[in-house]
Amino acid sequence: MIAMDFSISRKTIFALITLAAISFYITYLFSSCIASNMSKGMPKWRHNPVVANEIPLIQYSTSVRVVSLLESNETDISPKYRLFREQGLHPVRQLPSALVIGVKKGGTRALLEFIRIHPDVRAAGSEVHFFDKNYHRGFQWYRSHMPPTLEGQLTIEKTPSYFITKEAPRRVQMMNPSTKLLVVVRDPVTRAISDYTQAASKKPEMKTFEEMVFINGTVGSIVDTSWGPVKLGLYYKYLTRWLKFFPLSQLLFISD
Ligand SMILES: Nc1ncnc2c1ncn2[C@@H]1O[C@H](COP(=O)(O)OS(=O)(=O)O)[C@@H](OP(=O)(O)O)[C@H]1O
Repeated sequence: MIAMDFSISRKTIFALITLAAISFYITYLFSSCIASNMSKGMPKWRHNPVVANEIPLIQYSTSVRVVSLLESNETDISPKYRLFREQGLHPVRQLPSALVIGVKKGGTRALLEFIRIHPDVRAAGSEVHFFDKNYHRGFQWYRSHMPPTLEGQLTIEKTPSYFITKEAPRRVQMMNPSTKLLVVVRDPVTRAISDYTQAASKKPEMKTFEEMVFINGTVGSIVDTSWGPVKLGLYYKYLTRWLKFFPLSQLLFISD
């Protein structure tokens, strides 16, 4: 009895395997037929996917544009200046002809705000940091950050870190050797305190001014001239660099 049951079971298994093989073959034929019909309706590129580095360069190449450094004929199309255009006036963005190059915490913001009250002066709203951090973006980028001006108006920008940036004098000279440079100077001690106070307000765990300003933090010992806020007050050191590229007559010093 047991032997007979076993023989039936083997036959059933054989039949099931055969059935499964046949159904697998039919499914395969059916799906490959659908796939071939779908691919007939698809555009050719689907068969030849483009690998990123094989994209024909000609599609993306750009022509070289010569950027005018001193002025542009590009009209500002902003609706804000519609009234000007209606009057035949065309405000254009120009590279600055004067820069407030420093010094940090010297009162540079106040100076810029006073100067820009004059109707013939227009200033970039915020520090553009072109000659230190953004030089790689190019003069076209720099000019796009300037306010549109009318003929006769002067463009001015202030970024106090230009004064201590090693490459800045050469870069500014390359833009325009007649650039006027404004330097607000302040007593180096009060300037250093102002600089420190600003940094400490952002970092409450910072050491005290006295601990930072003296070598080894010993009050009354030698002043650490390598400490940023003190070092920046050594105006002559940075000024020497600027004077290699600009005559003194192009620099204006403002104090107090
Ligand atoms: N009119 C005027 N005269 C003199 N000093 C003035 C003036 N206006 C602002 N200040 C003081 O200048 C300090 C800020 O300087 P900056 O605008 O150059 O700062 S920054 O470098 O742009 O962060 C900052 O100094 P502290 O207050 O000592 O931090 C300002 O108070």
